[in-house]
Amino acid sequence: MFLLSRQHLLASLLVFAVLIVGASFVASGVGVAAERILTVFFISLIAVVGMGVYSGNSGILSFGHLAFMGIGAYASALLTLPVRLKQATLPKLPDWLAGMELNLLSATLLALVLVAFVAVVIGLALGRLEGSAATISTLGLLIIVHGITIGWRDVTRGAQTFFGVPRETDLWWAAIACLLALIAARLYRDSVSGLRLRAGRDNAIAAAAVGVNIQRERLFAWVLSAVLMALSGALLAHFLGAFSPKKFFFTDTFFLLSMLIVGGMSTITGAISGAVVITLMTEILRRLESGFDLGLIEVPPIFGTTQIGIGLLILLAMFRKPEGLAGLKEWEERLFRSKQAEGVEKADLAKIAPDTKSLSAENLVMCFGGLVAVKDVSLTLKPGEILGLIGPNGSGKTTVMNMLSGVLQPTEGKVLLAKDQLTGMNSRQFAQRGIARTFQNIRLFTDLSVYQNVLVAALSTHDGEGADIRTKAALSRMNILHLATEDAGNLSYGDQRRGEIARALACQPSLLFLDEPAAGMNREETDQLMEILRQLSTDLGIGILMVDHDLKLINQLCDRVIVLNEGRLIAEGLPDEVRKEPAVIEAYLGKSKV
Ligand SMILES: Nc1ncnc2c1ncn2[C@@H]1O[C@H](COP(=O)(O)OP(=O)(O)OP(=O)(O)O)[C@@H](O)[C@H]1O
Repeated sequence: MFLLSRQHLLASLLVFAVLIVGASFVASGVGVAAERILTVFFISLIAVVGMGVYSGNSGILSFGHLAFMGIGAYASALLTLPVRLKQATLPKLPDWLAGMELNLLSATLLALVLVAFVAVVIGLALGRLEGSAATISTLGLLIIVHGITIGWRDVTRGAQTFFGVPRETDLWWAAIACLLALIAARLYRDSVSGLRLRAGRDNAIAAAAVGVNIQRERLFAWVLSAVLMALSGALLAHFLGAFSPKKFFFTDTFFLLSMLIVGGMSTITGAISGAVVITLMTEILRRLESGFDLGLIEVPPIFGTTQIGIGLLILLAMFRKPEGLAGLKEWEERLFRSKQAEGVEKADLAKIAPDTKSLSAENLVMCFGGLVAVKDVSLTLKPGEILGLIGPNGSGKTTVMNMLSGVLQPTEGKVLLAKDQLTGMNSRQFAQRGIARTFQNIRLFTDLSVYQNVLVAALSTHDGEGADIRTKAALSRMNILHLATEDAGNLSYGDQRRGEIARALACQPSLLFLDEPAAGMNREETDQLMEILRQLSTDLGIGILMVDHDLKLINQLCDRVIVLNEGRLIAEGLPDEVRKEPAVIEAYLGKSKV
């Protein structure tokens, strides 16, 4: 499912087509050299866009994508190489491969299928890793595939040049493939999967807590990006006619990554800008590399001028524009405001069914190394009830909430929804079962709009049914529908807190956990929030568990309160009763009165 508005889609497709077709006509009019440069540019752009599909959307930089390009090149070349040449140069090829001689299109398609398969296998393992561990693993992939290519001499000719590949890639083949790659990458970026992955890039914990399966989305992007790399590799092999394993190793990884970094990883606009800048710079520096005459001074040849120049450009980009030339938005997103958030439906979130189950926790214990942060805490929360969880700083409130929402696995004890065991499940599974939450340290997806923040949650729960309506209803409930098109990272503190609650509400939860929802709000904002929360409970029947230090809020809003001190539950009951308990006065406020 694609979330791109028709206006954005048409604008981007039109510009891709005009740029590619226009440049191809100009280059073919200028001469063979220009045609060659543009063909290589298109092939490189497919690879840059391919890398961007994974790295840009997931936030995990990959050094290994050239491996897929290499596999695509060798696989397609082996399928198109003339049979007689295979017999002469690769006599030990298996019979079925030795006798096969396909055209470029069929060979490329088969190479893409092979690479997709390899990418699934590798991606399943890689998906378990986060951040720099994942990045380093992709480097391992590059080195392993390079090693196999060199070692598998009977098939690849080892470190020697693999030659005789029919030179069938011309400017127009490259142009068509590039156009398809750009369209695929643009559609992916604003697909349901792309949006979920970008949410996970901004904040993986929050994405999981609204039902996003980040590993699955990463795998999908990984495979799509590998297929685009293979397409680039197949075209390159049939453009060059001869190549060796080093074509798919560090040097080209550096060039392609520099395009992505300089242009900006997150957008197709960035991939195109980076590819244009680095290609132009390479062409200029290559001419200067062999030395030049400045009239009075003769500059001698300086080996490595191109790499040094590009390295400097990367440094400059990191200092001046760390998000790349294009930034975080596509050009058409900057130009035309999204209309997705318009057209408010007269709809509200559905009322919780009367037979909705209660959540109970039995004898929860949480140890962090030697520290026992929570000791034997039991509690229940019913739909329609507002339960306050209070206690001094460090008493274990957030830790309890983390265990009740699957963010942390208890060291001991159980979490049950009616009689169903939730212990051992992750936060995504909790969200799927109707338990949504906000965080003490706001965890919005800062690079997405407010609407997209909430939409991700709606799309990832209840099978995405009525996602748009749920999104708008949640935004209306929190009085922030007018901020829908703003970037979430630009909101005021209070609006960010409301945005987080709206995102949790879009999951259509039966139970809602709020960790210090009024922190940073002034009195008036806190009172408004109190009114909204009361209505959520009475109108919709949502059960609310709330941690807060604002005792006025807790006393006025909560039906019941439980108090923790040093990880232990020390009191439980009606707010008026609890505040009079000596243990609470002693532990929570010293000797003064609550
Ligand atoms: N991931 C962690 N690793 C180690 N210790 C932790 C971790 N999370 C919490 N703790 C410790 O557990 C104890 C309880 O922390 P927790 O954040 O649950 O308290 P809290 O009542 O929510 O505090 P506050 O009101 O300040 O938010 C504290 O001593 C804290 O330092």
